[in-house]
Amino acid sequence: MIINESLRLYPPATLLPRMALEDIKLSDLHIPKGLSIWIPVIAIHHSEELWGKDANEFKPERFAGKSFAPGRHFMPFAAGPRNCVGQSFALMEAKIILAMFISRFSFSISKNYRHAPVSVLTLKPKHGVQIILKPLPASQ
Ligand code: HEM
Repeated sequence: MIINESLRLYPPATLLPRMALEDIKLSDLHIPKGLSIWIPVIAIHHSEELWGKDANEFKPERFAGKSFAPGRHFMPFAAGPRNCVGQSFALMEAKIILAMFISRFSFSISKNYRHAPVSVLTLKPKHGVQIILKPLPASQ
């Protein structure tokens, strides 16, 4: 839930470029062949209409017991036939690293941290993320 919520608020791929290879009719919408389409992942992930008034808040519990099918309004790894082939690997890696950290350290954010996400090809913290790690008693 924590990883999903982090990927919702800060999707590394904020925009997904696509191109219509043929004329497409979506309800009343006509998409002509050759049209370049940019899927605004970060705007979809922050939409109050889709996520509620608290859309900009970090609330991992919003993923509890719900399945947000990829391709609907949660798409950090894109969706469809060209979605991320590394998705399972990336999620497994994040879970293992997080589990190793929380079993050995308590952590808090440094007072030097400045929240400044910036999109330079992918979304990243402009000034880094300064975290203070303290070993838990059992691991000293
Ligand atoms: C949190 C980590 C990751 C995120 C958020 C992510 C996100 C994405 C997204 C959004 C796409 C689709 C891009 C597009 O269609 O324009 C993509 C494609 C891809 N990703 Fe990832 N990715 C992650 C990690 C990884 C890892 C660890 C690997 C490899 C081990 C990987 C390999 C790929 C490949 C090969 C594609 C191209 C797939 C294709 O075009 O058919 N990704 N990724």
